[in-house]
Amino acid sequence: MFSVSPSFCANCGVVVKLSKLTLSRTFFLTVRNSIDDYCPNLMRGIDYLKNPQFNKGLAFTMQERQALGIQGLIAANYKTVEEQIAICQFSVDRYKDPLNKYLYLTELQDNNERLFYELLATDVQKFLPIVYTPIVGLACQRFGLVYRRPRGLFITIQDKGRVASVLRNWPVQNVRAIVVTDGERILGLGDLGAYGMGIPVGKLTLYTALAGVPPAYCLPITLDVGTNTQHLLEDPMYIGIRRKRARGEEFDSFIEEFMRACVKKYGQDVLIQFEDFALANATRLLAKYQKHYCTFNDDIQGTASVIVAGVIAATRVTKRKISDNVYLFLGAGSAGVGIANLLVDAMKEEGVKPDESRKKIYLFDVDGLLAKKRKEKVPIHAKHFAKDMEPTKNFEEFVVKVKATCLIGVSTVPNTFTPTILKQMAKNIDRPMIFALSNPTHKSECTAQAAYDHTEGRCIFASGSPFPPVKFGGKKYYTGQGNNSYVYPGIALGVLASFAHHAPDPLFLVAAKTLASNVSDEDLKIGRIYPSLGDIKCLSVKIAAAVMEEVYKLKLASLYPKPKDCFEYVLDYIYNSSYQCYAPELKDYPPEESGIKVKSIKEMIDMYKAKNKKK
Ligand SMILES: NC(=O)C1=CN([C@@H]2O[C@H](COP(=O)(O)OP(=O)(O)OC[C@H]3O[C@@H](n4cnc5c(N)ncnc54)[C@H](O)[C@@H]3O)[C@@H](O)[C@H]2O)C=CC1
Ligand SMILES: CC(=O)C(=O)O
Ligand SMILES: [Mg+2]
Repeated sequence: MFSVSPSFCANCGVVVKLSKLTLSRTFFLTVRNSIDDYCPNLMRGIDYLKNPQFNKGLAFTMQERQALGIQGLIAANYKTVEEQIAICQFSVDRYKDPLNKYLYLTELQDNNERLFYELLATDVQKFLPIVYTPIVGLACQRFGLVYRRPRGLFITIQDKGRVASVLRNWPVQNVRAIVVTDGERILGLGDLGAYGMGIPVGKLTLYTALAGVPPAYCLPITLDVGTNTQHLLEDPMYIGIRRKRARGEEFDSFIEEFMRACVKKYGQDVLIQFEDFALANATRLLAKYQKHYCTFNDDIQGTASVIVAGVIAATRVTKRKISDNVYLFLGAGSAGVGIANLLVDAMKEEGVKPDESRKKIYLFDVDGLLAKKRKEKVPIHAKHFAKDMEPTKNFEEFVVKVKATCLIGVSTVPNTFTPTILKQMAKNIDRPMIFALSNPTHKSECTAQAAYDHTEGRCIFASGSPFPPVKFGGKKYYTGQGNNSYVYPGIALGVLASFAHHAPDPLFLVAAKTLASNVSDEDLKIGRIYPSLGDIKCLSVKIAAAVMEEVYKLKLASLYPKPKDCFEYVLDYIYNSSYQCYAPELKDYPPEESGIKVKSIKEMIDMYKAKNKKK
């Protein structure tokens, strides 16, 4: 029971000495009053309620309330986590306005992090659309209203020359993953400037909710370099700097300083995920930094991985190989060309040479077909897909001309997969693939229902944001979400767990294959080419383990010796959102219970409703 061994403070990394009690580290941190030497940053009393990592609300046991000095600071009643979850579920359901649901969950995350993640885990399908697309899109558009308590770091172009010192202000030392945006292409909503912060916050929430990356490892960053959206510059609620976007050398040297500062502060294996940069910067920055930092671009590589996974899974329905298809893209930006490139890699594994596979892939952008002879320049990142064909802007005619079998929409323009186009797809092939990937929902190239209606129910459909079940021919179909959220949390987990120092393209192909191999026959039967979200954490661990294997194969790991079993290793690594125990049981207190015995969460809510009705 007594010892004087040194230990590290989990809170600030300072070495502290245990002088009397040898208990679990968490407990040690909580009983600072009973030890002689302690970390100066240790918390007391009310701090436990204010710190979302430690707060348990009414789930603090009586002995914890005593030991931590919080007795009386919270109401007397004790609630189990199940009861707390029930109250949260009930509260979320009470809000009709989706933005209020988002706000409720954000506040919960800011108050009681573990309860937030426990709640999300009860129904990922239900909560994902709130903390992520589509509702996060709405939250970004109204971020001036949503913005309350700091979550994530804003580094502005005015901080140039001082980026490292701003980074030092982040209170957590052991950051391992950063999601960064400059807010210029937020989903399909365009340039939202500093309002884009909702995206790195949402993306990192999914690191934890879908893959169990410890939240303390995660740092959301918005690089506020201005905005070119006039109405934001004039918006009195706008939270960013009011200037036009920095471009050219000013922008590039700022990013360079940022990248260097991150590595200096958090080490060479800090993972930096680029998110929602506009096309001109996204591909350029990826090319510039990919080989020098542990970095990836989610819109380019993550999206590619999830769509290639969908295409692989669909081969089981269509009985066509990946290389048997004719791919036609609407949109040739970050996502479009990222997907096209990974399709080429996937076809290589079927024995098709890149020059041959590129012939099966056609891309349109805002200026029409990527054709060598067209008058508008073919963007440099997509040059290798430009065709020796007559230029055209007529997408509809082109669907007929090349007999497309797979349509991929990444254009940000809604309803561009018209009924005529969808009908033509059904004429081209018995099981056409339709990916309407633009986010949020109202930007989708077509709805799930439209895709089924206009292809006689024969299509294989996936969308970037979720659609309700489709009714067709007396049957219900549950279409899947072709969204990078299926893979990037698992990929990140694998990279972090192996302490990889780079995150190159092969990791994304491995993730695609792992995801595809986890699609069950039942999924396919109900119209889904992605697995159920119910199993997403397990899936992320599988993806992470496969990514780890690839990391070792490519000699990119820093963790040695290599774990014997990567799956087991990752399982051990992930965050457990259950409440921690901060104090042992006290004999002289009655056992914790809320006082009213309920058998289930539903029973508790029914009781609450019945009581309120009577009033
Ligand atoms: N489902 C998912 O996981 C993902 C979805 N996306 C969505 O895809 C969309 C595009 O994203 P990025 O490729 O990063 O954007 P981007 O800005 O890099 O590319 C957009 C492309 O669409 C083209 N385009 C614009 N208007 C068009 C029109 N009327 N007709 C044909 N092409 C047109 C542009 O020329 C450009 O090639 C966004 O809505 C985004 O939310 C992006 C990444 C992941
Ligand atoms: C899903 C995503 O990353 C996007 O729409 O940008
Ligand atoms: Mg994105």
